[in-house]
Amino acid sequence: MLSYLESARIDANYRYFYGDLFRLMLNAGRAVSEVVEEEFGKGQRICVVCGSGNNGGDGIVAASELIKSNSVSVIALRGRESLSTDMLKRAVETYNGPIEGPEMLDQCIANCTIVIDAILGVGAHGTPREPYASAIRKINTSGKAVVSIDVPSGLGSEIAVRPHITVTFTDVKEGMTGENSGKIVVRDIGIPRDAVYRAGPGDMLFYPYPEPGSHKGMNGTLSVFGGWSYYGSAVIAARAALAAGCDLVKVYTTRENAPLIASHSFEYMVSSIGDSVPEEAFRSRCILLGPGLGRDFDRRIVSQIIMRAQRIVLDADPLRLLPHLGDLSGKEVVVTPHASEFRDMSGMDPVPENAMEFAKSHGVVVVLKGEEDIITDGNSLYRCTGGNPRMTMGGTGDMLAGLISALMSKGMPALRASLLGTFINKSAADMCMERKGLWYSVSDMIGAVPEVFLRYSDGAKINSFRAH
Ligand SMILES: NC(=O)C1=CN([C@@H]2O[C@H](COP(=O)(O)OP(=O)(O)OC[C@H]3O[C@@H](n4cnc5c(N)ncnc54)[C@H](OP(=O)(O)O)[C@@H]3O)[C@@H](O)[C@H]2O)[C@H](O)CC1
Ligand SMILES: [K+]
Repeated sequence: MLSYLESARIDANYRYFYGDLFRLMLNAGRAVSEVVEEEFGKGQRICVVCGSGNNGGDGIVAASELIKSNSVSVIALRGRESLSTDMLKRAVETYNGPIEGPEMLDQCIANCTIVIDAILGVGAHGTPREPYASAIRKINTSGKAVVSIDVPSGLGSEIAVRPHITVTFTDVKEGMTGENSGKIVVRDIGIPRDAVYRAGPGDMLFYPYPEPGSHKGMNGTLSVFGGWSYYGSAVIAARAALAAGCDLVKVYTTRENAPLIASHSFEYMVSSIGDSVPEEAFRSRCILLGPGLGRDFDRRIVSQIIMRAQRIVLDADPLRLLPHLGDLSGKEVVVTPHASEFRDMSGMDPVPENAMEFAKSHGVVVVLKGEEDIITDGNSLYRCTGGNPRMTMGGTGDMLAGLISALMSKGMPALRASLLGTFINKSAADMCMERKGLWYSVSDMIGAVPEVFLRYSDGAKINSFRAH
């Protein structure tokens, strides 16, 4: 079962890794025409009702196949000129019949035996607006056989097509049932596994944008326990967390290192801890434990932090404690070992299958860092490619831990935060490499984080936020 957002994630990743989606649109349109002919036979009169997104494009491609053995009319509900994206223009080129405007809708529906609903797919938000709403009502009262493409248009809102058949792609979409979608036919349209199981720009879709009107602390609170031995690691993690959009970051460190860490930025807060952990630290939405802690940490305090935290990222030295802490499921835990840390904490070779086994048996998300990061929650195995050899410098792991914990502090679930965090980390490194070759620093990488967001996030979302 795919959510609309997961489906959009796969599309975005496909575009990024494999180029344009048009091949998929061709496959989607062909799949629809095959199902229509399998179900109803040839020689039908078919009315294809199209919106101006890619769902409409699938409809036009289906029309270009169906017209070979049926009588076909195509309606563009917002007029032919609305089919203006490159993908839609290419879809229109496949079809050599006329494309009518909305004024022909009534006649087209009246004359047909089958209506194909290509109005809205997984790119829809909320209740369909006009002219789609009226078209949906007309389709539903037409008495004709109705086939929806991918999802019934308007699914989940009060104005939705009620089809006899839905031809859906890759997997059933969230919310679809036999009652609201009719007979559900799932067709593979050739999406490679990698578009699903590789971190990419599609993971940006899950970034929680600040709600207009939200106030301080609603968009991330993070407690960083670190810098007890190596103060710079805590500075890097805290700065990376701020760059990823966390509202409030507080570093808990030793009395000696607190002033040093504070002197590096006025944007995070610093507190020194003694024999016990201040209660307020657990009020943060997420805890990051580990960067720069060193090997000689107080096991009692560190175990206490892990046991008390609900959402926690564990990095570096405290990872050694993990085998002694039992099952952590029930909490949201991410562990971020590199190869030798993984060996130490698990006693297993640092390979994807073992990362998966460890994640499953401990109820955690494992981010096994390397030339290719492995990300697993014990059920699914993802990888994050990209990055470059300069990432072997000290501090890139601290930065990754800061990014993942910041995303969790903003409410992202552990696995989603890990996918997006690894993608941002490697993309920041690659962006720095474009500019400075191998001679960039971790500070440069942190500086590149906002640009990574801007380059890869869904422009529409950013714009709609700006519009408020
Ligand atoms: N990988 C795949 O499975 C492929 C799927 N394909 C098909 O593409 C659609 C998704 O296409 P997309 O372009 O993202 O979105 P839609 O076609 O669903 O619609 C987007 C347009 O609709 C407008 N919109 C959104 N909500 C509403 C509403 N409530 N009322 C009216 N209009 C609405 C939206 O405009 P906005 O300005 O509001 O953003 C868009 O213009 C998928 O379902 C498949 O059918 C591809 O073929 C590729 C492979
Ligand atoms: K549809």
